[in-house]
Amino acid sequence: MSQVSGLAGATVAITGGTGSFGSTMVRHLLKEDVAAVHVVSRDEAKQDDLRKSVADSRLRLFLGDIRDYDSVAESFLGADFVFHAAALKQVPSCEFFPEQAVKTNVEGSRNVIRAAHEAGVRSLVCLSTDKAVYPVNAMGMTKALMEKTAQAWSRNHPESRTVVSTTRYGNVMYSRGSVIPLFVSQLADGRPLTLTEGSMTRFLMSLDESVDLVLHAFFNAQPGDLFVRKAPACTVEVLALAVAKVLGYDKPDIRVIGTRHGEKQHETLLSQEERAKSIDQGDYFRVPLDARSLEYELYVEEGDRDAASVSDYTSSNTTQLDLDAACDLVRRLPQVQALVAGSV
Ligand SMILES: O=c1ccn([C@@H]2O[C@H](COP(=O)(O)OP(=O)(O)O[C@H]3O[C@H](CO)[C@@H](O)[C@H](O)[C@H]3O)[C@@H](O)[C@H]2O)c(=O)[nH]1
Repeated sequence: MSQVSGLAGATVAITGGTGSFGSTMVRHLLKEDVAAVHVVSRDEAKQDDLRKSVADSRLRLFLGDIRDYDSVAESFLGADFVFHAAALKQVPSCEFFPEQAVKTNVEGSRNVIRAAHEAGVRSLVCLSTDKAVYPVNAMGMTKALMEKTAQAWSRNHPESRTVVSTTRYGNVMYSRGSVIPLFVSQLADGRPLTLTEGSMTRFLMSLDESVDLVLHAFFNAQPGDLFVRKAPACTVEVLALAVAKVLGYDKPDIRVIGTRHGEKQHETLLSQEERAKSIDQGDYFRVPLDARSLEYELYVEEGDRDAASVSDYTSSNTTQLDLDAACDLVRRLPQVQALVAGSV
């Protein structure tokens, strides 16, 4: 994590800093020589938990909501970098309350961008998801609109000193409410593993890898860039068997429950069009901003000759993990290591 040295002495603000992703970022930053980490989030109990578990005077907690511009603006005062992780991210809740997803994921993100600009922040990274590509559910649709908002803002404000970029992720292993902790608790309770559809695939990445991508974006982004981290994938059946095997269950009971409402069989990290214009940066793809202005003929009369020769970057055409490779990934998760060691 060499890039963090560039954050020495800096103040970093994190929206949604008590979530799985945000709090991992908080811990990484505090291990380095940052001057302060500002967390803005809604839940005072989670803030208190974070305060106690981190116990570091450089952590400053701001109670607020990204829907409320003033609360965001206050927490960004003095910040050099902002990581925007606050979101409504559960697929089912966004399906039932799509207007709430619009308020947080779209309008709230717009507040974050404006407040970062007003505070003179150097770099703002907005967290997005593969579900924003060809979205089929309200969570993905509103995240897609967040991306468009970030890009349009960059296009329309070349004078701003704030570089706004977006990072798009696949599934982060062991994040709160996700399938791996669910499988772990099902095994512990002696219940069958509930599989939606065994052949469904998902990109997999660890929280540490996701932090790397944010740091990469902080220091390498041009205004309006989108970054994607290359990631392997596996079927949910392989994932379930891997979790069971690593925890010592060779033949787990499995119950197939079927695809859930709003779910895709495979996820896409880059559309064909994005992939055609992406720049390969080793572990990452960088998709530069389409900086064309409102000249419609450039959109509708000039095509991209390369676009048809590449395909989407999906969880079914990336590197596929077999059971052994999936076990290796699962074994590396700190929460799984703690379980195996019997310390939880
Ligand atoms: O009982 C279950 C629950 C889930 N799954 C499957 O496991 C995979 C992962 O599911 P889950 O961990 O719930 O994640 P997703 O629904 O894919 O969504 C997560 O991953 C996204 C990135 O794709 C993030 O944006 C979301 O916030 C996050 O909830 C999916 O194929 C599910 O169908 C099962 O097989 N059995």
